[in-house]
Amino acid sequence: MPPRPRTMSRDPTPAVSGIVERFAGLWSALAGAMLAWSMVRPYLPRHLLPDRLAGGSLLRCHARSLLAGLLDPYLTVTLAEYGGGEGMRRGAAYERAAAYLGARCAREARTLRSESARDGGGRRRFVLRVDDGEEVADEFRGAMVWWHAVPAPHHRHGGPRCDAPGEDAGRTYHRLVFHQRLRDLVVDSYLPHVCREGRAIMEANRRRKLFTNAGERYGKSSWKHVAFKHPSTFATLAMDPAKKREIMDDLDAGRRRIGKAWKRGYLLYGPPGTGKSSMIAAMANYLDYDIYDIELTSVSTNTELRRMFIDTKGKSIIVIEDIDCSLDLTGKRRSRQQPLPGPADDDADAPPPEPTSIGRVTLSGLLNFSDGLWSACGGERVIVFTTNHAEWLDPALIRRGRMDKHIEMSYCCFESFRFLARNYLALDAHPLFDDIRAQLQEVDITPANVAELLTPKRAGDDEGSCLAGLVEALREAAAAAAAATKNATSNNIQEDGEVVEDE
Ligand SMILES: Nc1ncnc2c1ncn2[C@@H]1O[C@H](COP(=O)(O)OP(=O)(O)OP(=O)(O)O)[C@@H](O)[C@H]1O
Repeated sequence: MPPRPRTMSRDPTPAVSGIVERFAGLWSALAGAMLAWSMVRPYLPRHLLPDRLAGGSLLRCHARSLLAGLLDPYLTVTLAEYGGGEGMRRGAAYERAAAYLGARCAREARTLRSESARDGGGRRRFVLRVDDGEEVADEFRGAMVWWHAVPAPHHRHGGPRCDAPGEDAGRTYHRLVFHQRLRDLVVDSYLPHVCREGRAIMEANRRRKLFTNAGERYGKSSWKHVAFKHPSTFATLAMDPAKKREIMDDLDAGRRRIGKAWKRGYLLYGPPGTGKSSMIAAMANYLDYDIYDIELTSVSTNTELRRMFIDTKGKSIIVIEDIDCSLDLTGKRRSRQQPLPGPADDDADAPPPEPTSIGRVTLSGLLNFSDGLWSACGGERVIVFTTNHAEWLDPALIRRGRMDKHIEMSYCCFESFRFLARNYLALDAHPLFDDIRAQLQEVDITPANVAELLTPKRAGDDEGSCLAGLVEALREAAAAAAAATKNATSNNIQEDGEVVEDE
């Protein structure tokens, strides 16, 4: 009978006790070293010790991280909502992580928050966000990580600790937890991946906004926003097609500079109702940018103007409308409530009226705003000034380089009328067109007026009646202009019949 094979099973007790003994030895050596160090350190001259060693922190640090690594091998990265070196702005990394988590990990979370957004086609849909206190897991290249949405600790007075602008003042940070062996993967690949994906998701969910500085916070002007919805596009704007193409090409040239800061300045000038605001909306729709509409008369100092500018985000159009009403050439502001002379203003050559209220935003402050700060802020921005009186503006404000393009928005010509007739009445030709062409050569009428007249108002209004209404309005305008000329001439004839020359 073959000898019985020696059994493979061994008594585990000696192996376990060996490990325990080795650990006990390690601990006692460590404790001994720490004790010896604490006894010796006070007698060592401090200047002979490196700074960190002098404070005893190096040893403590090593001991602590060794212990921590043994007891808890997980590392934590936090992405703060505010205060990540971006002042009062929401941290970009936080926002992107929130968007990423909402899109990728929301399925796992037990409590979610919904936010409404519009997709590229303008359709409303709901975007889910991981709610405060929730923990979700994510897998990246086979490795697991965990995210925790940590709510803001509340302030003593009951409100959220941070009163920074934004709808989400309650949220403070996202905590990312992962095993220490994944450190390189997380830092070099996972976090950049989260930021990239989050940014793309934010772009797709973005609702464009119209910001205004009408409101005040703590006595300072601050941005408030509403959803930006304006139907105007380059396809609906009546103006010289070549000019339109030139503007679109100019915007495209800037937009192609992906990843680089760029800015363009546009001065839009022309009488009221010629489409300056419509042009700004068309630009915003074309570029898919937000609009910041600055009311200069609500800004009290240059410093405040600078702060407000820094608070704007990239991919935005910054607009100062009726700049001649907001800033005097000497740098003194004029109240917007103080009316300027009316359209084409009876006397277009008259000097601008005297300012009635003097503020502290100066021309030089505005010049700094319009060129000095771009490079510091980065991002893509278009700045637009509008005015009814380009001739009243300080040349320094609108010189090329500052305002790269000067665009005149003018009265309606026959081409513009045809464009509007096509858009409003779906008409390319009509027997009244010849009459209208002749009248438009004699009379100034704004595209806003023409658009209004071409809009059917009553049941039964058709193309013919709208065009007849326009012809009638043009006739009346021609008669009014003739009467005004006659009046002006007769005013210049003195009682003795002498004609007085205009100076
Ligand atoms: N060039 C245009 N093409 C198409 N529609 C126009 C044009 N100009 C004006 N309109 C129509 O007239 C309305 C008023 O025009 P808009 O507010 O753009 O003029 P504006 O020059 O900005 O006037 P203001 O100087 O008073 O602000 C627009 O909503 C639009 O419907």
